[in-house]
Amino acid sequence: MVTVQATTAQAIGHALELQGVSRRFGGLRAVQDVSLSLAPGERRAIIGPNGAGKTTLFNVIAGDLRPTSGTIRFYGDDITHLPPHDRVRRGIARTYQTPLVFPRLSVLDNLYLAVRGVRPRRMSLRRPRASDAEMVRARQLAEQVGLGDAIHALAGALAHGQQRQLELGMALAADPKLLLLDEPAAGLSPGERELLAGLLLGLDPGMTILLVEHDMDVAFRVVRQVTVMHEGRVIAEGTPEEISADEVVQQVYLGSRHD
Ligand SMILES: Nc1ncnc2c1ncn2[C@@H]1O[C@H](COP(=O)(O)OP(=O)(O)OP(=O)(O)O)[C@@H](O)[C@H]1O
Repeated sequence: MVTVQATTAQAIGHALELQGVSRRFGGLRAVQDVSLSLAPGERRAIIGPNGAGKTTLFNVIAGDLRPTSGTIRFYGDDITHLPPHDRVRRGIARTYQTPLVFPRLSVLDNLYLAVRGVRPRRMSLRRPRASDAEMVRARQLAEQVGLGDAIHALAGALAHGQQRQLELGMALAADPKLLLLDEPAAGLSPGERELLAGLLLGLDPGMTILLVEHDMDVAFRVVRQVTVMHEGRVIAEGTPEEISADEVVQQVYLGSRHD
């Protein structure tokens, strides 16, 4: 029995494992032969200059794009060809560069729907009561992402930073094992970035987080590992301190940004 457990633990040692993942758009190699692995609970950022292939790789991991070649494993299972909703069911949640919320619904209703969406039950025509377990969970999520005082506000009327908080809450409704964040700090004010970094640092330490981010301040505060991409390839991996001190990364990243 001990042997079986040990073997299983070894086999599923990585929360996420990419082997030789590539994605072409016609003749353009947007992602080239990328291999990386995340341990359970690891927090990692993918950074790189414009056009490096970060978003393409992110979409391949989320299942919104098919890789041209390569393998993606999630806790040991090959998910390379699974559609996005099957990945969600397995515990992968994602956010988008532009927050995806229902603008005409309240914060609470958005969260409630997210909770219902991930725990489908038989359909009911009655109005949900605030005591329903899903509604209680929705309120908890609102508190968790700092929107406890805004539950009745329309999502479309929220400030951009609050919409990001709401989208984070909606992603958390799935109790994901892997949270994929697509430029979570994009368009946020310094104060909103601070708030976001605090929220991300406060998440369950067992949750694996992979984020694509331009904002080094937020990314380097929240993650322990950084993967740097350039022209579709991984050119460096290391801690934020190692990456900050890497001259090649500085040249490639900063040089490209000033093109
Ligand atoms: N759907 C698509 N069709 C054709 N080319 C694409 C498509 N999506 C991305 N590309 C190209 O693939 C390359 C990588 O783009 P990608 O958006 O993944 O880079 P990125 O690192 O996320 O850049 P940014 O930081 O600017 O968002 C770019 O040359 C881009 O023009």
